[in-house]
Amino acid sequence: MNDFLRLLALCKPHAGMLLLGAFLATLTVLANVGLLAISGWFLAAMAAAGLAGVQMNYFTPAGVIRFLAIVRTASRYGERLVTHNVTFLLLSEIRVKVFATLAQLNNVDLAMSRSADLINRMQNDVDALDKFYLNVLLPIIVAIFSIPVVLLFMAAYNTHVALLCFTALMIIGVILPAYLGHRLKYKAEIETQQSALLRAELADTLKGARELAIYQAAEQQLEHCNLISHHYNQQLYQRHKAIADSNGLSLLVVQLSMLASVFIIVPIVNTGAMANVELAMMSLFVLASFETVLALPNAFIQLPLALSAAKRIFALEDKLASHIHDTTQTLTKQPLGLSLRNISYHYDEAHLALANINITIAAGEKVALVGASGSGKSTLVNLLTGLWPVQTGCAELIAGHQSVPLATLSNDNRFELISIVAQQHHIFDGTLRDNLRYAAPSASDQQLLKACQQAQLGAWLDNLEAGLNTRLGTAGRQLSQGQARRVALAQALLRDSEIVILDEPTESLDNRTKHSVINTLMEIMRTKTVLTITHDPALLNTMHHVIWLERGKVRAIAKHHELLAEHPDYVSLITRF
Ligand SMILES: Nc1ncnc2c1ncn2[C@@H]1O[C@H](COP(=O)(O)OP(=O)(O)OP(=O)(O)O)[C@@H](O)[C@H]1O
Repeated sequence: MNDFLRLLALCKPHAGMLLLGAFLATLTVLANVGLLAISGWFLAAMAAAGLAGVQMNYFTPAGVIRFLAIVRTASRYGERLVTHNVTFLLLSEIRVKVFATLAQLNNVDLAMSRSADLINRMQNDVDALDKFYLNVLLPIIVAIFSIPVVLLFMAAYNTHVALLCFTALMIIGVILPAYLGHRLKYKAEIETQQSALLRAELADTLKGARELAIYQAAEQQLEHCNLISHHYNQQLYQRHKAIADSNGLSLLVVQLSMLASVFIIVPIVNTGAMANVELAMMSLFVLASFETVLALPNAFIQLPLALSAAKRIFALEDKLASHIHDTTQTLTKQPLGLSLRNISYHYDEAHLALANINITIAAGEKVALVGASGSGKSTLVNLLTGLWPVQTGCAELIAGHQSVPLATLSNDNRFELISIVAQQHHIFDGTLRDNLRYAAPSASDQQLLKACQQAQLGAWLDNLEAGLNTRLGTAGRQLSQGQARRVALAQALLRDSEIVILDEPTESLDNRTKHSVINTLMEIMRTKTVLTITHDPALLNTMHHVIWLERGKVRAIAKHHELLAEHPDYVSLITRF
């Protein structure tokens, strides 16, 4: 119900257009009912007049029929125009909102989600909401307004037929939808989840096609996908069966009602209390009156689907709302240090990834982070940069004598002050210039070229015919790992942030390039605060000190040569890499 109300609230800004659409839809239904009833009467009256050889005024009923036909066509056209326009407007607004939510979600949530699932929420779940207004709200509003009008007119002719019709309308418009809604409520949720899972698995399969081929595991993976597809198809089958059942049942009720109305009216006509031409009118009137409710069973089949899609979209918004904190401070560019106090972090309850970490990096210091695989280096960097919110303890920036918790800074402000060159840095499918401009949108070509030179991309760039216009391919596939790493470095240099975090910046570089990169980095970042994950002795030697992590704890903080001298296991750790 909550999701239903939240969906209604989304429609609120367009209430005027939505009501206009509902009015036009109601008018279409009423014009159609009137058209059928009057046509029935007119045909019967003409036939009776012809048989009796009497004259009758056929201009007026023919005029009314034409008028109703025009009203029906015009209102149907207007209704389609208005309802679809407002629906697509709503969907585009919701899609923008979902995208904005995703953009603001912190990286922990994104890291824990499958990208195909997020795309699914952005695309399919949003598309599924078109059903909410068109297939759910509209038929309900039409039924509420048109049923009383139809029944009142019918009761004016015969109350028994009106009562019969009321009962049948309630069966098709209330009892059947309520039953279907109840029966399909949980199934819709499963169907939406299965559809999202299938897409995510297929996307994963395509991404991992090379590995599947190498391990000859493609068949096994396809079987796995087929199984999910089979479960999804079962859900689809059940929904479509419910639709077919409800259509069949509705049709049966309509036909039986028409037949019953004939049984009621014929004796009345026989007594002479009703003209015989009214028999045709009443039976067609009864038949047409069901147009007011025929869309309702489908509405209640679609409602759970729309609600389960809405639930997944609202879940993202709720997640964001639970993270939103007051960004009370703004720091200007200035020499900044970093500090972690009493930081512990766990991904699952069972074990701590970081335990009681206390680290201070003064402004301008160059610090290395070393540790075996799984010791918690990436987790620590993510907390230090505010990419992931802290669970216990405090992560702060130090500006002079002032300590500013990262959580009190906006994302934009934080990333203005801190640049990150991650190990798996994403390269967008665009030109080198496009990629560099993500980091510095207003940088001139000269600035871009200078950053490339500083990141030791100069020689490579000189050989590129298209220069900055060279396309880098999807996820930078046209680059070697070392080149991709240096493009990331050039981006960080363009940012000119006070704090620079580097994750294995010299990995995948040949010795000569490595030394050039280290020398240039140290020169350019003379005044910056630098934290780098590295096990490269050449880089470690240039650091003020080294933080050595072991199983989520700080084992030691000292200079590289001191650690080498005092800890044989540090020596074996460094030589292992
Ligand atoms: N998303 C995650 N979910 C659950 N556990 C995780 C997740 N990411 C990391 N961990 C666990 O947290 C611990 C620290 O991982 P982390 O990635 O920080 O180590 P690391 O030192 O950076 O490792 P590496 O050098 O291999 O990248 C490990 O035990 C790891 O298994």
